[in-house]
Amino acid sequence: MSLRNYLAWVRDQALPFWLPRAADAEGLFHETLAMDGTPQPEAELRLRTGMRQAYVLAHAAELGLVDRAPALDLAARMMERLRALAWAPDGRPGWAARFDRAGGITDGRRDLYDHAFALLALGHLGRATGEARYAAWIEETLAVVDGALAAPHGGWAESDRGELPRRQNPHMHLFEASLALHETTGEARHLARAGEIFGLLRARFLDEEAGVLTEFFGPAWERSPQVRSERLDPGHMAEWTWLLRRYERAARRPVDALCGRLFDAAVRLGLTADGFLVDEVDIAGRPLVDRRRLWPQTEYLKALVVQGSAGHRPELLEEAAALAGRLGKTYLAGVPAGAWRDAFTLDGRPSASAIPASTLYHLFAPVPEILRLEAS
Ligand SMILES: O=P(O)(O)OC[C@H]1O[C@@H](O)[C@@H](O)[C@@H](O)[C@@H]1O
Repeated sequence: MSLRNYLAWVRDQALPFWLPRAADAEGLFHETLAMDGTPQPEAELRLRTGMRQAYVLAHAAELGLVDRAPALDLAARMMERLRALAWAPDGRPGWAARFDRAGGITDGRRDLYDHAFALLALGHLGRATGEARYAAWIEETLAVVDGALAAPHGGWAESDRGELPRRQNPHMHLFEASLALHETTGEARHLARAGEIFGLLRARFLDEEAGVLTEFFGPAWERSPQVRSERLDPGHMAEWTWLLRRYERAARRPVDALCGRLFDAAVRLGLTADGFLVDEVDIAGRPLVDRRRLWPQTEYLKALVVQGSAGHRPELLEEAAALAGRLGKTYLAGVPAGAWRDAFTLDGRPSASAIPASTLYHLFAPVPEILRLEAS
């Protein structure tokens, strides 16, 4: 599958498959579909999934990949429902993390990762619709991040309960959201926040000696066996590579060396013989789980595209097309057109029993990069 065909798959199959299945009649999103594509009854809904769905619809509408009016209408209804259900359900500002379909809050934590995805969705909805209320909701969300989630030693807390370990992952998504807010509003303060997180990446998240990205830390960002800092995610190293290239465009900061190291580490530690990234490995590249989900593969795809185009390395763009081909034959095969298998074991057996909605965001994310490559 060429990159153009991957883009066509997202536009002509995945988005049309998902649009009628994204939400119920009230605009409340579905968390998972059965393998035949019918929405499954779920015990809990995660705020992050609803926010990811609203983001994809808004951004796809902006890019002209879906019919603009119905997609934006659906995204706005989904956001409206999320706001009614999950914003300050207990009177305190902030988005609740999990709830059930009847509107009961099952997890009232204000979670950093979730707030990052709220910002991503609100930024794109605000730009796509031009409606001022989204700007107000962004301010309220940022106030929670900087208030209830403030933390010592740099960065933010995992949630308003301050759990351990502290993780780089929600900071990576706050970096993504900050870049999106800068792109959608043009305001310098969002780029400044991204700059702060860039500083954390270099000072805390990167293990300079081992040349890898650490995931789990103690309260003052120390690495330790207690929080199992040895667990590494190659998919996140690829994800940072993509994000750093976006930061480079916005901030005009040099990122070549950093991207090279992160990308090489992802491939060195995580790539299997059949050309996919393992979910979790140790420092020697030994798999810690018998699983490779779909999302690390789409992170790898984006990293190949941005590294191939930034470094003028056609072999990486060829590998990106080859990876898209492998995805087409495995993760995207044997399911209704536009759907996906979310996980495989390391010996290549499909292991997902349902289709998680949360992965649409990952499948969509390479598209803006492919469009940029085509336009260059
Ligand atoms: O498990 P879901 O919600 O589909 O998320 C899938 C993955 O998304 C990535 O961007 C990372 O943040 C991972 O840590 C996360 O596991």
